[in-house]
Amino acid sequence: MKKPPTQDKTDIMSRRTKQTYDYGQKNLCVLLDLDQVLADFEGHFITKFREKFPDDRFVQLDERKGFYIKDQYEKLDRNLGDKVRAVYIEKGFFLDLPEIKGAIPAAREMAAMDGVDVFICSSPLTEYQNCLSEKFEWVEKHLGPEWLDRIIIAKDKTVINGHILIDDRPYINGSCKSPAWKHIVFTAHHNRHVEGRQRLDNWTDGTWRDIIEDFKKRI
Ligand SMILES: Nc1ccn([C@H]2C[C@H](O)[C@@H](COP(=O)(O)O)O2)c(=O)n1
Ligand SMILES: [Mg+2]
Repeated sequence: MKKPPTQDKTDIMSRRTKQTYDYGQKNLCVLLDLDQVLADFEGHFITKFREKFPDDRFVQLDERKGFYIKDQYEKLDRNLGDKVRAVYIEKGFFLDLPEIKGAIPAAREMAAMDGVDVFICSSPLTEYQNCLSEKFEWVEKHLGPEWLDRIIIAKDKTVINGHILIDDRPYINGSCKSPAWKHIVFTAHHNRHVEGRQRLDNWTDGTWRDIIEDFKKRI
């Protein structure tokens, strides 16, 4: 009789082998940020902020400037900072983030490309209590359990190894002054004023494939 498939140690090992962590083989290692690259942090924030504080002023997406939403709201009204924080530390906020259009099929296709390894590289809030577990749940829900092995949580992304980091945060600083990766800025309202950077504007027009193919030739 045929044995039913099992999720034993052998399965996990073969999955790992397929991912080829041996960079001697020169696989391109792509780090994908989560918030505002795969998951719509900014759009969901406005929805939730307006639900929770309908009488307060808010910043329209096309008026967003600067990475931290909190900083911009505090400039509008110094009492808004705590309200901003209250929105994204609430249970369920990170789990309910909608997908950025086209991100999930693109991530899957990228991970299936020959000679490409894809990891998700995300910074947690210091108030990690909901955020941290919900990032894992989000990845499992949208990409599947096999992607849980590909999550890298790092407050300091400069110490992470990889060839490309696709990230909406325009300036990524940390203890390593020359990170291994080349930063591709994923376009978001808050970073569109930043000039002179290699960008990926969306996941839908197929340009991500050109970037990946180009980097594959360079490594
Ligand atoms: N406008 C923003 C964007 C992000 N954050 C926080 C919330 C996230 O957990 C973290 C994500 O950073 P990433 O890995 O996407 O660079 O940063 C925020 O507070 N305000
Ligand atoms: Mg981000």
